[in-house]
Amino acid sequence: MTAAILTNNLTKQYGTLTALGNLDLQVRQGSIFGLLGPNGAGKTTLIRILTTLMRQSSGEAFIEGNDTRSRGRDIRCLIGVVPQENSLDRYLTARENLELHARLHKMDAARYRQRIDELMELMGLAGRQHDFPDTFSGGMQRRLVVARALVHQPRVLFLDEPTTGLDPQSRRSVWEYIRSIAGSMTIFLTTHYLEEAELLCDRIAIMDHGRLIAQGTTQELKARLSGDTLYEIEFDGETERYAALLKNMACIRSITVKGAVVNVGLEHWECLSEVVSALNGAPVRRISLRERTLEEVFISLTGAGVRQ
Ligand SMILES: Nc1ncnc2c1ncn2[C@@H]1O[C@H](COP(=O)(O)OP(=O)(O)OP(=O)(O)O)[C@@H](O)[C@H]1O
Repeated sequence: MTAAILTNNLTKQYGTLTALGNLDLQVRQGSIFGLLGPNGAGKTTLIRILTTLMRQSSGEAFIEGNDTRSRGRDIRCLIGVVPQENSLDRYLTARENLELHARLHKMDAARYRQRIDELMELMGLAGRQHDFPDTFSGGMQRRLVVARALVHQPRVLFLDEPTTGLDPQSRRSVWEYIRSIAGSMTIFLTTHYLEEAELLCDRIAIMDHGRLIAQGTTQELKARLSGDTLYEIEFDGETERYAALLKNMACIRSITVKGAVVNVGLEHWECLSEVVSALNGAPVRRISLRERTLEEVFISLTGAGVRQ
């Protein structure tokens, strides 16, 4: 099957700055792919090349098998783009914004009218379709931009930081709508929000300084961290004494103590039975598995935090 997005050795130089360096990427059709990276990692540069707004310095990129250098027109019919800025026409109503987009894509009126009705319904905007975008909340404007990008039924949808600047509630509603359209097309999104990537994406790539430093499913990325199996043990007293005992065990890779809670990183989950035996008779209130967060993976791979 042709990949929805494929890049080989994709490189972009701005003068002496390498914004993208030999990037190899493959995105499966019908999947939701998330590209994560700190500010300046090269995410927007990559989207601009993939959406034919900019040329690479070297290497190749294909959208559904079409070369970005020679098949720009075909690619622009195949894709929908939600840029970082909303870019709505404030002098047109919500519906007129979508109609203008449909006409630019040369859709016939009967087809686009029905399509716009469906999208307005899907994005929860049907009751406000004759209002101007300036009267909408940030979340509604964002949903309108997503609806506009979907009018011509693209096969690949690019979302550049779809929820940046939105309050938590609007962010959740945008996520819901993204999830409701998933499956019928390929979605490529960039984000600073680890939670967003974790919640929406089938696969995630982490990028820094123009290079991919890891990619896989959320679970695969989490498993890349050493000392993968983390347990939280809460004591009802004598915490220090038992922490010292655990510290000397060979199967324990890491140990941190915070109040009555001891976090232990095990060589392997099977070591848990050894730990339980060692704690025989100890005042243990609870032992629970603590999953690594994607944020910990991100920080360990990039050495940086992310703007939340
Ligand atoms: N037109 C340009 N001319 C020169 N340098 C540029 C240009 N556009 C981007 N850069 C630089 O290229 C690097 C990658 O920028 P890019 O905007 O692609 O990153 P990003 O990951 O999208 O960042 P953000 O999350 O802040 O949007 C940065 O160092 C940036 O300063």
